[in-house]
Amino acid sequence: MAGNDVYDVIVIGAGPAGENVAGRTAAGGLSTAIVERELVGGECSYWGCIPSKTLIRPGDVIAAAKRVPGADAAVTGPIDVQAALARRDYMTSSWDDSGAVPWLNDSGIALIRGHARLTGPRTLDVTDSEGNVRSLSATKAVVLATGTKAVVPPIPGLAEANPWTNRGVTEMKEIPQRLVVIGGGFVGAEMAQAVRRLGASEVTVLEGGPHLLSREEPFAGQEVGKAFATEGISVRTGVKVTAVARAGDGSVKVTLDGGDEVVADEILVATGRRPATDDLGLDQVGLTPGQPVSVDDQLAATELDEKWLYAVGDVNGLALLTHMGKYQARLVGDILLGKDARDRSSRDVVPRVTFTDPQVCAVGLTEKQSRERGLDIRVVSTPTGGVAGATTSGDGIEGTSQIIVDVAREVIVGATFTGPGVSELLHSATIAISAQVPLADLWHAVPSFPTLSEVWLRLLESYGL
Ligand SMILES: Cc1cc2nc3c(=O)[nH]c(=O)nc-3n(C[C@H](O)[C@H](O)[C@H](O)COP(=O)(O)OP(=O)(O)OC[C@H]3O[C@@H](n4cnc5c(N)ncnc54)[C@H](O)[C@@H]3O)c2cc1C
Ligand SMILES: NC(=O)c1ccc[n+]([C@@H]2O[C@H](COP(=O)([O-])OP(=O)(O)OC[C@H]3O[C@@H](n4cnc5c(N)ncnc54)[C@H](O)[C@@H]3O)[C@@H](O)[C@H]2O)c1
Repeated sequence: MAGNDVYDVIVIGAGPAGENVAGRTAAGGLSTAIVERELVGGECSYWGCIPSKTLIRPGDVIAAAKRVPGADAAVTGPIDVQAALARRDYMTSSWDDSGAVPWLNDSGIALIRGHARLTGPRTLDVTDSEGNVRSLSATKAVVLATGTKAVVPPIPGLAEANPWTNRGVTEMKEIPQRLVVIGGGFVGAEMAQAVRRLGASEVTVLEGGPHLLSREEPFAGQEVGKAFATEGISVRTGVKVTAVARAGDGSVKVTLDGGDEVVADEILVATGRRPATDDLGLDQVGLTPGQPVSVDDQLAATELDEKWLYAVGDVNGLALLTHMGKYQARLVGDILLGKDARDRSSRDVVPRVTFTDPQVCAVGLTEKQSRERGLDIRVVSTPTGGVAGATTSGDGIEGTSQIIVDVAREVIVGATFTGPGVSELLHSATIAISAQVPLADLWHAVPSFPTLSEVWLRLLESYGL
């Protein structure tokens, strides 16, 4: 029987993943506590998805209007930056989580504020901001949902230059005139364009790999790079940053291998994430601190013999996206309520949207990943701008729609759509891949005219249907 400090389920981390586990187990009748050391809502709500998408939106709307003859004439001035930042403040509740707490109370979930560390199987200590320690134990399970932190690579002078990570850029109070971004992945690409469109005069992205968005199809990063060039964002690929220094006047100088220098007012480091497991007591239960917690298809820690420790969301390193963490959370909730649920999507059917303009939306395997698995594939593509739905949306809509077909089974294993406003197309591909819908059946799913979804028709025709 659960007493005050004994619960059926204890969740560590109240980001989107943790909240969803707790919501499901509490709704199913298990006594549930959630431990949070910062803000209920996690990185996504305050320094990730929500503020970044809010900061991207004004520039996106203006760009969309400028593509439409007639509407473009109504765009007569710059973005009201203060209003855009105020909207960001509203969307993050000015980094105050008091609006998020009532839901926990109403759901019967105990919120325990403080930093949690495992002390042994099913037990943990929580240290609050005043140093008080409270010991808790779980009868059924502990679920880790502690997320990730930004990586700051060991480049000489970088840490001392007090760079922005995702936190600094999403919290910015004014737009820097000159921004240099290290890393051209999801965060770097999205925020470089947002800052440029909000009024920065010089934005430079320094990417170590051969193109932007290295996790996606090469054409996607190349198309975003081309669009960036036309709107005055400088992208340098294949570069190595050797030193960073902040001068007395506040400016930052970045030195590249070969001697080139970039000078800016702010520097954003967007070179990936590391799991928040370094100070979580993993060593107390036989796991390695600082590493992602490896999990099986029921999200249970693979290195433990007994199933009592689960890991959902970014912390398990499978798919660093809010919707995937929430999916895993629902599965764990069901498993703890006695159902035989299994994760079918976190490895091979992960939908992802980069909210640049053009957007890059992808699900499943890339061509390279498919070939590495030895699949016999056909890659079929069509211009996103080639359908009537694109033309009626505006002028100059470009991009690529691509599917990867497993020839033996005639099902799709990967899809990528690039172009302005294509994000809502993605779920159709997610359904096709997740449900393994044969192409012959997809042929009978008729896309409406004139919508962008007609790229599906072109793709299937190109395949030979
Ligand atoms: C700039 C940016 C933009 C993004 N945009 C998108 C997007 O558009 N779409 C998308 O799907 N994903 C996006 N992401 C990724 C998304 O933010 C993460 O996938 C998501 O936040 C992961 O959720 P989580 O619950 O696993 O972890 P988090 O959101 O990181 O939450 C973990 C929580 O655990 C708490 N915690 C950690 N350790 C402890 C401890 N020891 N004790 C107590 N509490 C602890 C933390 O304080 C935190 O509140 C973005 C990320 C960034 C950085
Ligand atoms: N729209 C979205 O859904 C969204 C948006 C932002 C972040 N996220 C999530 O957050 C995660 C982290 O994003 P991220 O952009 O930090 O990581 P990322 O892994 O997407 O990109 C990091 C980039 O930095 C480059 N890089 C690494 N070290 C470098 C160095 N020293 N110099 C130059 N380049 C270097 C890498 O080659 C890579 O292209 C993503 O994997 C994604 O899951 C999602």
